[in-house]
Amino acid sequence: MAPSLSLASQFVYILSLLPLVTAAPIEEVLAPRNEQQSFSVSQVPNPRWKGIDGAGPAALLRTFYKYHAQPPAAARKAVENGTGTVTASPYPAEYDREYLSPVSLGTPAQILDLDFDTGSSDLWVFSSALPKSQTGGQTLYSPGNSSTSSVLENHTWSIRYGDGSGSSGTVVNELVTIGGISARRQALEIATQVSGSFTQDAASDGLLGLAFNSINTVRPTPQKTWFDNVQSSLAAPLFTVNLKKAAVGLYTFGAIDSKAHTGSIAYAPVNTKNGFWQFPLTGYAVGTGKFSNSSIDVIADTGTTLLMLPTNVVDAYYKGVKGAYYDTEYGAMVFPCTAKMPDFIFGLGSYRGSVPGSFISYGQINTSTCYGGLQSSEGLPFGILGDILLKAQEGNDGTWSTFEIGLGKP
Ligand SMILES: C[C@@H](SC(=N)N)c1ccc(Cl)cc1
Repeated sequence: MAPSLSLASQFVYILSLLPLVTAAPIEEVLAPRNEQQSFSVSQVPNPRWKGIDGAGPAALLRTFYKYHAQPPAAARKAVENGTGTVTASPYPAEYDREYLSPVSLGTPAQILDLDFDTGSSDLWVFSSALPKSQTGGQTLYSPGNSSTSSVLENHTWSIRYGDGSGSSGTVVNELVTIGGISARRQALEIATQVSGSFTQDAASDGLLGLAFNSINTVRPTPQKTWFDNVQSSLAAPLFTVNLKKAAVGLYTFGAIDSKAHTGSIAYAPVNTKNGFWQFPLTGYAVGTGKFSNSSIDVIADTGTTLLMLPTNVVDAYYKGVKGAYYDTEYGAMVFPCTAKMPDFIFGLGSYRGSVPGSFISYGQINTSTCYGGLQSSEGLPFGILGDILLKAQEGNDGTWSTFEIGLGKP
């Protein structure tokens, strides 16, 4: 969405995805849209819901993308309607550290698996221009093998991410297609240097930024994101993100699938001043504790694994975790892996979402100690709603519904 639009035109919204057929009663609390209120919905997991992982649109698309085959006509038909869908596969499966999606580059198509990142705005790929010592099994994009690639002369880029990783290089204009939706002259940033953590991550062939153009690092002229370039070809200037724990999720561009969710949608106005999908949470609760009303500025960030919130919120959460402490060696909250983890409840307008406590036990640092999926955002101008929250599911007893976050102008 072009950042020049007024703040009021950008929204983040949470769609509560319930099964296509649900016996769950939906109680809606609606507020007049024009007051930019959030619509809220309370939902009850449907006892008959068995989930679609392994089947449904994600698996269908994944199969076709896996063999670089054309999805069936019905999936292609969506494209004619200005919508496109692509899978989001977690890696490594047991940690959901990142989610990778197939992207078609150039002519003939070179398919790379990219980490879609709503927390940055550069589209960069591993390339044949990298020193071999900086590659580690990734698929390399080769501009010389594409008839639609043209050098963007005298332009370079260089990016540093929050975890200290980074990359840099040169730029071409190229045909970039996601879920059948194409940007014909997309600025594609060719890596000629990457940091060690990218070299060691064989699964990711690069990143695709979905934040706002204002933080693109190409110089002397910053370039537009793929989403900004394709917007005029979309049925609606938005995309939705449905990440899942240890299962294949979806990015959908151009539409909110009304068949895939029931109940109303919660909205929040986006502040684009920092170039991110930034908006206020309206409070939080720990487990079954009292909801604390407080405005907490956050960004929706698919490119960050964890959930990062102000220290007072993090302290309130871990106060409920027996044996939790701040480990100075890791610079993070840790706790006994046997601890009972309370759910984390967040407010978006009057909507209340929950992150299962089990999601906040992120991984073991030794045989008995686990690392927190919720950490402090101390020093940042905002909290970060990373994958731990975005993949949240409710009713983890085999029946569940998921959150889908929408970004753009509904
Ligand atoms: C905005 C993200 S980085 C990204 N998603 N590309 C971020 C910034 C700073 C810290 Cl400390 C951690 C994460």
